Amino acid sequence: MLMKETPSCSNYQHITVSQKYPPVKFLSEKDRKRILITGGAGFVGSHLTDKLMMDGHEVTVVDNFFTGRKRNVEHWIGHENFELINHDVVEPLYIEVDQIYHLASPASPPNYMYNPIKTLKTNTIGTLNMLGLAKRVGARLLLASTSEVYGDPEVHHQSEDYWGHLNPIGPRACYD
Ligand SMILES: O=c1ccn([C@@H]2O[C@H](COP(=O)(O)OP(=O)(O)O[C@H]3OC[C@@H](O)[C@H](O)[C@H]3O)[C@@H](O)[C@H]2O)c(=O)[nH]1
Repeated sequence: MLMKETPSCSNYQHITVSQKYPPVKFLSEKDRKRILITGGAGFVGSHLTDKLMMDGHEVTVVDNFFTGRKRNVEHWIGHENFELINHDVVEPLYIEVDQIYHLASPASPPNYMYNPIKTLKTNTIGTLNMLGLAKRVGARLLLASTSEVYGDPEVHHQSEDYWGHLNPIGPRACYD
């Protein structure tokens, strides 16, 4: 149950809004983590948000809505364990968290080629900002990379020790 206050002329009117959320497990304070998901309004991020919320964690989604949509996470808006922040990871972020899933990046070629310099900034400065945050608060960070880091690979599947076959001045270079 959510109480909302809406201004009506000179005084405030109390409206009670019934809000149903997907079922959420209860976790004790010891087990409950504060988790930041950058790009959390995107495809991968919003499904990860659902999983971690339903597991009982506190989830903060940070997204600049370049390709992600608020509707992907709207079913959590107002839940006490959930926060949605409209923020570009290229700017520093000062919050307290235990874990960071860094997924904020334009993921498909038309999107990452739309503004290659901005893509470069997101994937460098944005990642640097998240690493800085992780270091400052002692959080663990997971960076969702891309198969593009292998360029046009000569071997399939690529193992962890394969260095790739990259064109640093090619059209995909801003994302590699
Ligand atoms: O500068 C940016 C660019 C993008 N984003 C957000 O990042 C999210 C990316 O999600 P998309 O649905 O476009 O893409 P995906 O979920 O498929 O990408 C996922 O897999 C591939 C990885 O390279 C991506 O980092 C990961 O998010 C979007 O919500 C988008 O708005 C930012 O928050 N900041």
